Amino acid sequence: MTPIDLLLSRKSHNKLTSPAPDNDQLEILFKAALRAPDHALLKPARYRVFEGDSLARLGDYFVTAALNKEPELPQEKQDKLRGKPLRAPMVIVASAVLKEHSKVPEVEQILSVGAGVQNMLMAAHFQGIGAMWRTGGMAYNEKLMELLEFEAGEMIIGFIYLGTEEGNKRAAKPLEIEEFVTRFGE
Ligand SMILES: Cc1cc2nc3c(=O)[nH]c(=O)nc-3n(C[C@H](O)[C@H](O)[C@H](O)COP(=O)(O)O)c2cc1C
Repeated sequence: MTPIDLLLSRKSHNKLTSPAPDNDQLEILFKAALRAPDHALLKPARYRVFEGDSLARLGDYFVTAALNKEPELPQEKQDKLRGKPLRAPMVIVASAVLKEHSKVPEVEQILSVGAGVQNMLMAAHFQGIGAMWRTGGMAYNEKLMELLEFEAGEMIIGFIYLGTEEGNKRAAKPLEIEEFVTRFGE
């Protein structure tokens, strides 16, 4: 496959199993993420890696964070939430530390980390690693950020689920560009 074929065939994998990316593969994911454009080189990206036993800890954090917001959360919903990080053998919490800067508004810092996450997804795809970018309510829960020991001004950009694709070998959907593109000139 050419690099362009790879680029155009990326897709999300919602069913992921072991093995998780190994250390060499993971290093490539992070190097790719840190290749993202970064106005004024503010280095806003942070990545926290959960695998093995720590996935259950992340699930416990989810429940603690949800209960902090909604103390009467039914047990069934707590159990569902606790199991979410166990949907893959590795979850990376991608976040952005936002700084005040005269030329770089927060949105640009968020976009930079988003571009880094996309680079990470592509680097995963190139290495045959399944991945999915997720958010949901937990991405905006301040108690979770406290449990993850976030710095002031830090926000979650996504939970990146990584592992080995299980089932669902569907191809990426065909792309129609016309309705998204306006060309000026001849
Ligand atoms: C910032 C962001 C957050 C997302 N959060 C979720 C999510 O919580 N749950 C979900 O099913 N898909 C989520 N998605 C969408 C999937 O990652 C995926 O892109 C979508 O299902 C389309 O599939 P594809 O990537 O194979 O085209 C999110 C995407 C982005 C960019």
